[in-house]
Amino acid sequence: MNFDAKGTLPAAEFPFHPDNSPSHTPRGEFSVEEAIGKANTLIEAMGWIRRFRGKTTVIKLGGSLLDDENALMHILLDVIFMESVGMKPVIVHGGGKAINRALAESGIEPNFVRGRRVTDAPTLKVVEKVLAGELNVFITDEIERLGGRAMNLSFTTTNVLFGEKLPTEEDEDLGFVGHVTRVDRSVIEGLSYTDQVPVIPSMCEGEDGQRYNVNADTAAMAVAQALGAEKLVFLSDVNGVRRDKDDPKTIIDSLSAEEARSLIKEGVINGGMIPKVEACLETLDRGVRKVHIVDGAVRHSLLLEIFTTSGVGTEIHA
Ligand SMILES: Nc1ncnc2c1ncn2[C@@H]1O[C@H](COP(=O)(O)OP(=O)(O)O)[C@@H](O)[C@H]1O
Ligand SMILES: CC(=O)N[C@@H](CCC(=O)OP(=O)(O)O)C(=O)O
Repeated sequence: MNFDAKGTLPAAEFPFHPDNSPSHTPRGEFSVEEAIGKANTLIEAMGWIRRFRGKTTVIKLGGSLLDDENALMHILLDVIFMESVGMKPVIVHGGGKAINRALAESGIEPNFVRGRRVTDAPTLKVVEKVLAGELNVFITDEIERLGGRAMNLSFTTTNVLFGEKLPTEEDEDLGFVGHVTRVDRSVIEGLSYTDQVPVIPSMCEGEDGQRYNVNADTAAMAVAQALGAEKLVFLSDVNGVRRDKDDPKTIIDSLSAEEARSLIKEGVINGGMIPKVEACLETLDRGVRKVHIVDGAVRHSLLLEIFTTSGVGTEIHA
């Protein structure tokens, strides 16, 4: 693969054909040491691959990341790699920033309460167009363009998330904001027989057909719980939970559930980080083994998360 200085992969290049691999160079034109180094890396990865082969990892793609084409491409290459070696990646995505832009075009002011968007009927229309329509198809097409296989699971194809209006305090009405109460496991799991990565937008449908806007972190949590996932990884635009949200150096590597709760109370964790951390806490309560918040803009952060002992970003534990 020929990445340029910015790490961009030319679109015309099909990455997984062996002819495009540097190791395909005729004998005498490549360094044997370099090739041995690469073979060693593959052998090192074998233990990790065996450990996670056949196991599900739910990957939540945040809207900030979806805005960064280059970072997204590298993440999707990692996802394709995972699927190729027998792991079962499942993508759940948000798209908060794209929704904000689309709302601005329609002259609608975004309004959030503790990290969740207040969603009236016109807002819901825009949310559905952006999440279940444009972004869901875009991510699926990108995976296919990069040589992988994927299936978009939304209202226009097969919806797999069912739910109801999110219960809130009496004085607080978020409108058409929902939470997931049932996940159609069989459709998601069935895709692994055709080597397709499921791509799921953060919306759900009620029993009466009403559609709801679901915070993507909580949607990913519901999917991870329903599938009994080994791992849930939140890919965001920050390197993890920070003591000072504007200073990357203050990242907290490991956070207990109790500490996380008090950081929310103190206001150290705020905005979009609240639903993320709340989703982590609830996920741990329901038996998913590991939850990580990771910077999706760091090249291969997803693979680093899986193939290193300490992982990257912030790990939240019980
Ligand atoms: N303590 C904190 N550490 C890191 N980020 C924080 C913290 N508190 C609030 N944030 C904010 O949370 C944001 C991530 O949430 P969000 O914007 O919803 O991301 P995504 O679109 O990936 O879900 C960060 O960009 C940051 O501004
Ligand atoms: C209810 C609610 O807040 N829904 C979110 C859904 C998208 C999302 O969560 O996107 P990110 O992952 O980019 O934050 C919203 O409307 O923005």
